[in-house]
Amino acid sequence: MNITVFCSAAELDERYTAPAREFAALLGRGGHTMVWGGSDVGLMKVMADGVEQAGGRLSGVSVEFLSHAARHGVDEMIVARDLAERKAEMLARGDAIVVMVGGTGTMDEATEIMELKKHGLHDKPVVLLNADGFYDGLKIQLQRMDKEGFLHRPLAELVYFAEDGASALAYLEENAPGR
Ligand SMILES: CC(C)=CCNc1ncnc2c1ncn2[C@@H]1O[C@H](COP(=O)(O)O)[C@@H](O)[C@H]1O
Repeated sequence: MNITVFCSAAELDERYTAPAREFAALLGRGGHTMVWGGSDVGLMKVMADGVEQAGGRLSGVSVEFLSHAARHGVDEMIVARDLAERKAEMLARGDAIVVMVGGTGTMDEATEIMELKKHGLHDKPVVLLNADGFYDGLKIQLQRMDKEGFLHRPLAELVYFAEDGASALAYLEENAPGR
């Protein structure tokens, strides 16, 4: 399966790198391809190292203004013109989407993926991998949107909150179409 992963470009501590290494190993051992932002920094690098070491494939989607930081020696690397084109490419190339811990870049990607799903413009499974409870606050906010009628589709159809990599992958394997 091609699994698109959005995650932080920052250098993070063990609370976040350990779950990332665990998830990356599961992806690699499962023979999956990780589609990711292509940079060799921060959690993106932790994920790429882990997937590669465990025998998975890497498909990067970099962007012109960050292409100097792109990882070398991967199975595939394309360079999008801008962030909008890159998000569209990353969505198109994945059978399923995983959002890991991240900052504003990851938040931008996560909300666009959910918004497109809300409008029926894709129907790929989306998982928020809630390492160390990082997304507990977002979950509360989204549950309020759901309960008060803001979402137009049940929250459970838009995103699945996984507490660890194993349950994230199990959900994707059950729900990704046409693998
Ligand atoms: C040192 C250097 C030039 C780093 C390169 N930095 C980046 N490289 C690739 N994608 C990025 C970078 N910064 C943000 N992004 C995009 O935004 C997300 C991460 O942003 P953030 O760290 O969560 O807010 C990633 O999923 C990625 O798609």
